[in-house]
Amino acid sequence: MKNILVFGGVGQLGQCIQKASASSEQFNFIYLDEVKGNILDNSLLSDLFEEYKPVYIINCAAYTAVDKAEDELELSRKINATGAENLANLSEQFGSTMIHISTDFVFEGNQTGLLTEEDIAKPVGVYGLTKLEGEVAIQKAAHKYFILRTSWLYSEFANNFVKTMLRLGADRPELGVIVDQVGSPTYAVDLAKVILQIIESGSEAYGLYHYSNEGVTSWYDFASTIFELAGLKVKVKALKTSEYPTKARRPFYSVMDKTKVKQNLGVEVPYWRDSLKTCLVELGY
Ligand SMILES: NC(=O)C1=CN([C@@H]2O[C@H](COP(=O)(O)OP(=O)(O)OC[C@H]3O[C@@H](n4cnc5c(N)ncnc54)[C@H](OP(=O)(O)O)[C@@H]3O)[C@@H](O)[C@H]2O)C=CC1
Ligand SMILES: Cc1cn([C@H]2C[C@H](O)[C@@H](COP(=O)(O)OP(=O)(O)O[C@H]3O[C@@H](C)C(=O)[C@@H](O)[C@H]3O)O2)c(=O)[nH]c1=O
Repeated sequence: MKNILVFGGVGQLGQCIQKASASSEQFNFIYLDEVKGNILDNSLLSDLFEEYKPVYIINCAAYTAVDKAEDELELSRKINATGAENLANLSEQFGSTMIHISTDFVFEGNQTGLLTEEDIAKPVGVYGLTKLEGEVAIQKAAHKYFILRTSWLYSEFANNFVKTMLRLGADRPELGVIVDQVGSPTYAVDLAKVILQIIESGSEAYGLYHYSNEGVTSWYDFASTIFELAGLKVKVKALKTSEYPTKARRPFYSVMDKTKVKQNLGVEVPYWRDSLKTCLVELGY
């Protein structure tokens, strides 16, 4: 069987890929945690590539703590940029195709209109900056890569906004949530299916792609919809960004155009509310 190495294999997206690939008979997925697949350890990585000769590698490993990153530029850069570069170098050397995940937070977020892959990225925080550096490093080092920019990932696994809202909502009758940051939520299981589709199709349409769920919302509307669909009576108060101070700045607007992924890779994109319903069922609501 052909081998696929999944770095960050026990994080949120890694677990979603485990779920989506459970019935795959064509490929042998090897899910690596931070120790067995430390993307900063080049000698360990070389041994893994040597042993498994992977046809694909999927990089879900990342530094994703957006606020904390503001105080940890170096570590964030190491994981999001140098780690990605290490994997790209080895992929090029071993002829593997690299699938890498990036973020809507590479955008400044001051324009409206759908953001395409050609639009200039200009991050407003350390997390977005180091993720962009990772993209650039991959594009320089490798030929066979798919970089999928996605946004507002959530699922039944690990930590994410949906689970945070359900946890906070269980204890509090009212929550304040930002209304002037607009984007598209993405069910990470949907993204995992897209990754599998790319692999199973054997597509060679390498490059940078945008993928999120369909539709547009604010964090406030997202939170309100989570409570509505979960059948929970929690009052959500709309806050301006200035009323909910955070260490990191976040883009005000980061809705991405998905035309390229639909046209080149034949991907179908579920509406965010439908996918949210699916996730809530998985969570027992
Ligand atoms: N979550 C989101 O809302 C979004 C995420 N993305 C991107 O999607 C990808 C997947 O995100 P998600 O699954 O949610 O993130 P998680 O934080 O859940 O998973 C990231 C994983 O990477 C691991 N990791 C950290 N450092 C290393 C290292 N040096 N070597 C190997 N593994 C390491 C983490 O381990 P540990 O937890 O032990 O540190 C964690 O298990 C990331 O690239 C992220 O930037 C894009 C848009 C939105
Ligand atoms: C918990 C909470 C958050 N917020 C706001 C803060 C922030 O602007 C927004 C989302 O907060 P979170 O900290 O949960 O999400 P955050 O970590 O900012 O989410 C981002 O993560 C990275 C990894 C990405 O790549 C992005 O696409 C995006 O998903 O909601 C509230 O207004 N009220 C609340 O009670």
